Amino acid sequence: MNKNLRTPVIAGNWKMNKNRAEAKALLEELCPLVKDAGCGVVVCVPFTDLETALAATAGTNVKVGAQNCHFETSGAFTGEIAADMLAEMGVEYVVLGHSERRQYFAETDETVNLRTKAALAAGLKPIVCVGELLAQREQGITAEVVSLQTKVALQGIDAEGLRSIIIAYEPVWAIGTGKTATAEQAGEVCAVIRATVAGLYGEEAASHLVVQYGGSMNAGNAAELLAQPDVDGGLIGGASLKADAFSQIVEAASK
Ligand SMILES: O=C[C@H](O)COP(=O)(O)O
Repeated sequence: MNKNLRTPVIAGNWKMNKNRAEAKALLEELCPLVKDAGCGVVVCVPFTDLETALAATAGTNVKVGAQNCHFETSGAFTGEIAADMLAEMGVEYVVLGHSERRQYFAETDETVNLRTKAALAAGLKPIVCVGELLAQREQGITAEVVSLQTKVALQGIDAEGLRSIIIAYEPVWAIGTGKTATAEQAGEVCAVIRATVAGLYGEEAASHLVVQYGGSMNAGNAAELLAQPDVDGGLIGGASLKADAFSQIVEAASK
């Protein structure tokens, strides 16, 4: 499918890093470096940094995202944040279903689906993460796992909702390990995701879907990964914590 139909998006996932002063300093260094980016640029920061990030990126092309939201709009859910609360602040994106949330906080395909629907209802743009475990890759069931995660995440979401969604393919074995999927492996699974979405919504809708790769993407390997026909950007962990490394990935996606 024609890659030119899609504008790549490079999103940094800071995970549980950076206090407010550090966030401000990083964004003040980053924003000028990426001001002419030919791709979308997003930083997904800890909840406590959202206000700082919104202020530091105001008037720039850098968009702000959160790293999760709850699926209810309010109520007795101690420690949780509702999608509306994020939207009301001016947050635009939200990472959902990250493998660290699935692994350490018992999130499931079903709750990822609920969170995705809640995010859309609040007007947020979800970055929905899918990806196989190492054991699943070794068993040869990567395509089935990723396709199932994608289908469940999108259940009950119409074509209009899909237009606001990014799907990030993150092989769990490549996250924070320094082990990157080869460009071919990344391209192959991103193509599976697009084919799954085409099966649900049709080829036209799938041809506009942004599918990111995430997992040890860095300034050195970004260009090769992003050259794959079905890889439309990246969800960057470690390399998003340094302005120069992150801006080099943005530059690779802008070509
Ligand atoms: O959300 C980002 C991914 O988990 C990738 O993290 P990483 O770039 O540190 O491997």
